[in-house]
Formats: sequence, structure tokens, C-alpha cells
Amino acid sequence: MSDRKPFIAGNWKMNNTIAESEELIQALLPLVGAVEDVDIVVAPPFLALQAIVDSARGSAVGVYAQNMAEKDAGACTGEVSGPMLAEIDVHGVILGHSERRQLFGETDRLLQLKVPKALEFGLIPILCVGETEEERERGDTERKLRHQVQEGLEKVPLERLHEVVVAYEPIWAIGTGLTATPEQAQDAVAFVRALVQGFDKEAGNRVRVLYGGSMKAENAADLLAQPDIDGGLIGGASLDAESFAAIVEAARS
Ligand SMILES: O=C(CO)COP(=O)(O)O
Repeated sequence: MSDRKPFIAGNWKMNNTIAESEELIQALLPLVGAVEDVDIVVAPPFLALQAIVDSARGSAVGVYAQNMAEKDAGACTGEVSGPMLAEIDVHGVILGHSERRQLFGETDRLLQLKVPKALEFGLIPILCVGETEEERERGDTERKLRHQVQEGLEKVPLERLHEVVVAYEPIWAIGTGLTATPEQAQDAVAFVRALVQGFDKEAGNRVRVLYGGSMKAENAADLLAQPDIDGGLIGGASLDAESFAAIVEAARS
């Protein structure tokens, strides 16, 4: 049993209007009550962030954005910056999700700027990494993870490295109903931790590494029982308050 605090995050992706987001948080808050032994996070779409920050204020639920620009301000049509998120009391930000990488061309080079930028504005970054099905079949999983983790964390000040959260999300498991086996997930997550230890041993011991990809109430306990898996980044199952609360509960035991 590690002394790292479990971390369960719901990525709502491009789901929920402001009204629907409000409904979801109001359903979730009483279910998770005053849980203190798990960090619980939801990441609503940008437009609902302010409303959900206000609704969740004083509760056990932290509110994260799903993306953030690498610059503070400027001619970047359609982007949202760190100072804008910090101003409305957002607590953190998901960075480099595979959908951002695949659909919007985000690169490791860009993430190298975004991760320390989030920390600069007091936002906890969740850096997402993970291989495609082809890469796994070719035996390239570790090479891909090494590249993503080393580039993504390269410019983080060593004394702040332990604050970063890393999410291992194999792309073939996202939204497919296919989950990595607990052993596959443990192996990859342990490899990610070793990479962080390569920067700084102590930070690698402290950093939370999550698993994401079709995690749900039914498979959460087996995944979370693995020694290096400190939590989950949950898509589909986070859109249902009871399913998400059940995963939080699984992280407590
Ligand atoms: O991408 C994910 C979380 O960021 C995982 O999504 P699913 O849980 O829907 O597979």
C-alpha cells in the first residue's frame, strides 16, 4: 500500500451543456459527500467551468479544465489561457489527451511548454500519455511512453515534479469498452513511474500515475488494486453520477 493519495478524475469531454453539467454535479455532490481520502476531480467543458467551480466550492470535488494554451495571452483564436483558468478558481487541467493529440495535432513539444505553464498558474497538470493499438502490437509501447513522458516533463522544475499527475491511457482502450488488463495497466504505469524517477527518484515515488480507458464501476477495483496505479481518468462512466461515485468508492478500499 503506497502513501500516495488516490486520485479519481472524470473527463466529461465535449458533453453536457451548462444546465446538464449543473445537473450532474448536483447529483454527484451528495454521493461523494465529504470524502477526504481520495482526490476527486471533474473536468467539464470550458463553458460550464465557472458554474461548476461555483457549485463545487467547499466540497470534496475539484474542478479541472480539459485543455489550456501554452501562452499567457495573445493572438490565439479559440484558445483559453492559464491566467483565465486561474482567475475563476479552476484547480487543474488535463493536458495532452490523446483526442487533443490526434484530432488537434498537439505534440510533445507543445506539451513541454503547457505542463510547466499550468504549474506556474497554480494549476495541477494531468499529463496524458498512451500508445495506439498498432504501437502495442509492434512492441513500441515503452518507446512511445518514454518519449511522451520525457518530453512532457522535461521543463518542469524538479522541485515541483511531484505535483504533476500522469495518466496512462492506452488509445485502444478509450471509449472502446476494451480495458487494459490489470497486469498490462500495472506494467505501463510502473514504467511511467520509473521514467519520472529517472528525473528525480523521490518525485517519481510521490507522483500519482492514473489509468484511463473504459474504466468503470465493474473493473475499477481490480485496476486500482495494482501497486503503481494511483487512480483513474474516466470518460464515459464519469457522465453518470452513480457510476462515478462507485469508482470513487472503489478507490477508498
Ligand atoms: O479518455 C478517457 C478519459 O480521459 C477515457 O474515456 P473512457 O472512459 O470513455 O474510455
